[in-house]
Order: sequence, then structure tokens, then C-alpha cells
Amino acid sequence: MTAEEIPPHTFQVDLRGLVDLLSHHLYSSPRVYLRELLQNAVDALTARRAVQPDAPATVRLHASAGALRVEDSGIGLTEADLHSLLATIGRSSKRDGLESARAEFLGQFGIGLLACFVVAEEIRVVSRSAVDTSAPPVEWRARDDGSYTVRTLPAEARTEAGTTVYLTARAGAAEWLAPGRVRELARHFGSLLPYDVRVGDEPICERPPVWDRRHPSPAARRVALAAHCHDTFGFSPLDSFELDVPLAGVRGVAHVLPSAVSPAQRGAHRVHLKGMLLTDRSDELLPDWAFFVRCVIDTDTLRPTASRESLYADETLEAVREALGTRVRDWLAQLASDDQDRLAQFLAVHHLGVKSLARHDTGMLRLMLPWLPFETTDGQLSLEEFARRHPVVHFTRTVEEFRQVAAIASAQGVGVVNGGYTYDSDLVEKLPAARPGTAVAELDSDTVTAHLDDVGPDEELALAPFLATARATLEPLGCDAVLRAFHPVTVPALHLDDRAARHEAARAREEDQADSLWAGILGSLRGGSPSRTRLILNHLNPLVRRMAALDDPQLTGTAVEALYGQALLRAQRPLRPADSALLNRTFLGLLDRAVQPNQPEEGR
Ligand SMILES: Nc1ncnc2c1ncn2[C@@H]1O[C@H](COP(=O)(O)OP(=O)(O)OP(=O)(O)O)[C@@H](O)[C@H]1O
Repeated sequence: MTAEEIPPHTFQVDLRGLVDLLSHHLYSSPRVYLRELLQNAVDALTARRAVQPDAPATVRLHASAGALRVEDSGIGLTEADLHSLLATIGRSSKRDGLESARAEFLGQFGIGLLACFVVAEEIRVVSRSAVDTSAPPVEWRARDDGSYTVRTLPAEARTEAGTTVYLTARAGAAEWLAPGRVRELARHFGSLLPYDVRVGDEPICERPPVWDRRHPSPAARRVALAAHCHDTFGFSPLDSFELDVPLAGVRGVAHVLPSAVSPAQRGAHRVHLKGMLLTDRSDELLPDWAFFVRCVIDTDTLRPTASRESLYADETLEAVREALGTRVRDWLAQLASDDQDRLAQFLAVHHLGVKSLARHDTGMLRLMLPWLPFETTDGQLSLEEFARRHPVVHFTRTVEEFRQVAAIASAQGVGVVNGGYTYDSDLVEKLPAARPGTAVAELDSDTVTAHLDDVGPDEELALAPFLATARATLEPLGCDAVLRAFHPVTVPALHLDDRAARHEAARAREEDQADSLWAGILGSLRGGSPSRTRLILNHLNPLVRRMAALDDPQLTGTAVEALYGQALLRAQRPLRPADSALLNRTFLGLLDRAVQPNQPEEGR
């Protein structure tokens, strides 16, 4: 028994479902309907010019209450075209040709006209072919329920070749077809189109684009670019420079932001495709590190996605991104050689971006070495200057370490760079690659302690009781007391910890603040011999010497606690509850001592 033959079926499309899909999911706003109309008109002009180079090339938009008319002098359509192209969703005349011919057009997906249903309940197209001159004008009338009619019109209904699209607004969408709105949208999307496009009588194109205009002087050019930036992005740029990547068919301009932005904030660049604005929110056009510029470009090589609101991620986009990145980099190099005032201005705002770039780009690091600011024991300095002053570039990995050791190290003539800020230690470590011959070494608290002078054995012995009191006082705080001689003499005590001790301190802090379950878990993490912090008492400091000579152990204890508290504050450490309590206690204890009435002398 053979299976019964079932004839093949064709998909039915529910247009209302499709329009809903387009309006709510594909396009970001109903306003794109106008872009699709402009784009179809422009493609029709391009197609006609390809066969009739001298043909007129105009687009006219006329808006009036709830209705819009878009008239082009393009290639036009025959009755057969209407059936096969307009009535078949997904069919496009622009995909039929060779790849090279296709590249001339903006559309390709065959869904653009549907976008009009987002704002219109009826679309009427009246067209006359420029190719088949004997063909009569034809009319296609489609409703949003998916029904359409086609009829032939008398020759006088349209004498010229070309197409007119009429939209009738759907309920609630009339505002999208209002004259003011149409003018605004036409300017927004079409200002760089290479044809004569008008709303009513008003031209909307501003050709040539600002980057292709001639200016009487570089200064005039700068002013014009700044004005363009202000109009387009709403800020006055720190600088503007041209983008020109002929191989990728890209022309445009980049404006440098005048204030700092987070590197995480993605760029919002404006991308025009053959003049038509594709998106004003492109974040994939430039490498991430170039977050300090905003671009406007016109290209004929990049491809849009179906929503036409972002770029298709392919090798071309990759190549364009790289080429534009190189251009931004060249601009920086040029500033470094020709306009150092402006470079300083730029770096004051955007040094983070440049540092991030220099991490992966030794050439850029080399170029920027004299300019990028770093915090060092010699003050705010470039690495170039710092390396010139110090035979070894010592650096710390954290801001905390820098705070602990900076004063001590510099008193000993050891220069230190604070590598604790974003990217800084990476850059210091890259220094030998960018500046051959430079020695770089990490400095940590152990290295510093090793550089501090021991106190002689006799003195150490003599001070043993004082040290014993100091150790007993600091024991409950998990801190050792050590006596050393170091400069500057004005620093009485140093609070030092290594990373393990800091980790342990953080754990202990958590444990203090945690509820009992957490405290149990955190407590079980405690290592066998917890790392301890150290209070290095400076034997050269007069106050410490006087303390060592006290014969009142209670006062010695309070004084040692006070030094501990002061050293913590100096290192800008987070205070544990026990540390805050200690600070209060010692402050009040010392105050109490200070305000004691003089003991009456015996016998008086
Ligand atoms: N103004 C016009 N003049 C001549 N032909 C037109 C016009 N508007 C539309 N067409 C024809 O209708 C076809 C379908 O248009 P539609 O806007 O739906 O898709 P598309 O422009 O081809 O592609 P996309 O979806 O990428 O915009 C076009 O390929 C074109 O052949």
C-alpha cells in the first residue's frame, strides 16, 4: 500500500503578527519607517542612474494631517515587479544581481516596506518603470491585514518614471506622519544622502559632510568641526580629527570628549551607510580602549543587520575597527610631537584610557612615557623622568603598601612608584620593554624592613624592659613590636604588614562582624600560626627615646598603644573595632595624665 500523496503547502503569513514582531522586537522605534522609505527611494535612484546616468535624481516628501507622500524619480516598477517584489515578504530586487551590484544598495532583506505598517494602516504605491517605458503606471494598495490589490492606471496618472508611496496613519500613530516630525526624521536619517532630498521645498541634505568641506585655515576647520560636534553630540570637543580609511571606504570625524568617562561606558558612534544614518548608538566601531572619542563616519563597506540599527559583525567590521584604532593612536602620537599643551590637557582627563592602551602596546607606552603621570615618592611624575632620577624603579603593587613605605623609602633615597592605581603596576613592569636598560623591582614591606638599621646589641639589651612592655601591650592586637633606627627621625613608628598578614586581618575583621555561623566558618579558616603585623619603633625618634626611659610601665603601655594607633592612621588602614576602642582608650588615658593636678609636694 503506498502512502497517499499530500500536495505541498505554502506558509501563510499573518501580517499583523509580523508587524508586531517588527515593531516590538526588530526596530527600536516606529521612527525607522521613514528611514526605510528614504532608503527605498535612494536605492531606486541608484538603480536608475546605473542604467540612465543623466536621469533626474530627486526625492520629495509631503506630510499633511495623518498622511505622507514620498515621491522619487527612481527606477520605478512594472506590474510584474509589484507582484513579485512588493507582495512577497523577504523578496528583494537588490539581492538578485552580482555581489558588486548589490553593494550599491542600502536594502537587501526585502522587509523594509513592512516597517511602514508600524505607523500606517494602508500603503499605496503608484509607480512607473524607467526601464520598460511602454509599461503603464501601476498601483499597489496594501492593508495591514495582509490583503493587497494591484491595478493598472491610465498613462496620464503618472507621466514620469519613478515611484510615489502614500501612507495613511493608523489610529494613534498620526504624530509620526506630522510635518514637523517628518522633517526632523528626514534630517536625522538623511542629512548626508548624496541626492536632492526635500521635505516640501526644504532641502534636508547637508553635503558635503563637514569633514569633506574646504576651510580657509586650519583654525577655521577646527571651529567648524567643534560646531559639528556640538550640534551632533551636545559637547564641545577637546579636539577633533579626521578619519579616513580608503581601503575600508570609511570617511568621517572623531571628536574627543572634554570630560572623563568610565572606561566601561561604551561609545555611541554615528554610522552612516552611503549617507544614510544607520545608527547613532554604535558601540562596536572602535576598540574598547578608545572610549574617549565619539565618531561620525560614512562608509560603503560595512553591512547592517536586518534591524539596520547595528553593524554586522564580520571581518570587515574587524578591519575597520582596527584601522580606526590606528588612526586614534596616530592622532595621539601627533599630539605628543606637535601640540604638547593639548596633549597635557587630554591626559589630564583621559590618562586612564591611554594607560589601558599602553598596557598592550609597547610603542604607545614608549611614546607616552614622558607624559603619563604616576604617583611617586618624588611627587607626581612621568616614568621617563622617574627612571632618569633613580637607577632602579621600585614600585608597590598596592596603594596601602605605598603609603606604608613611601616616606621611609624616600628618606633612604629609594624612589618608589605607587603601582596601586588602575594599570600602573602593569605599566611599570612593562617599562624595560619600552625603555631598554631600565631596572624595575617590586618593593614590599619585608624589603623595607631589611633596609632599616638594627639597633646595636648593647642598646637592645638596655631597652629590653621597654620592648617587653611594648610587646605585651601589642600582643592582644596580633602585632609584634620591633626596634630599629631609621629616617626620617620625625616618624616615631611604622605599622607594617605583609600580604599574608593583611589577608588574615581582613579575615579577622569579617569574623568580628559575622554572625555565629559565619564566624565559625571563618574561624576555621584561621591558619596554624597567623601572620602578624609589626610595629617598628624608631630608635632615632626623640619621643620613642623618652618613652624608653620611662619607669612607669602603665604609662609606657598607653604610650605604645598611642604610637600603634597613630601608625595605623598614618598608613590609612581600615580600623578594626578593637583598634577604634584602643584609640579612644589611649587618647583619654593620655588626656587624663595631662590634666592631673600637680601632686602636692610632701611636707607642705
Ligand atoms: N521606491 C521604490 N522604487 C522602486 N522599487 C522599490 C521601491 N520601494 C521598494 N521597491 C522594491 O521593493 C522591494 C522590496 O522592498 P523592501 O523595502 O521591502 O525591501 P528591500 O529594500 O529590498 O530590503 P530591506 O528589507 O533590506 O530594506 C525592493 O527590493 C525594491 O525592488
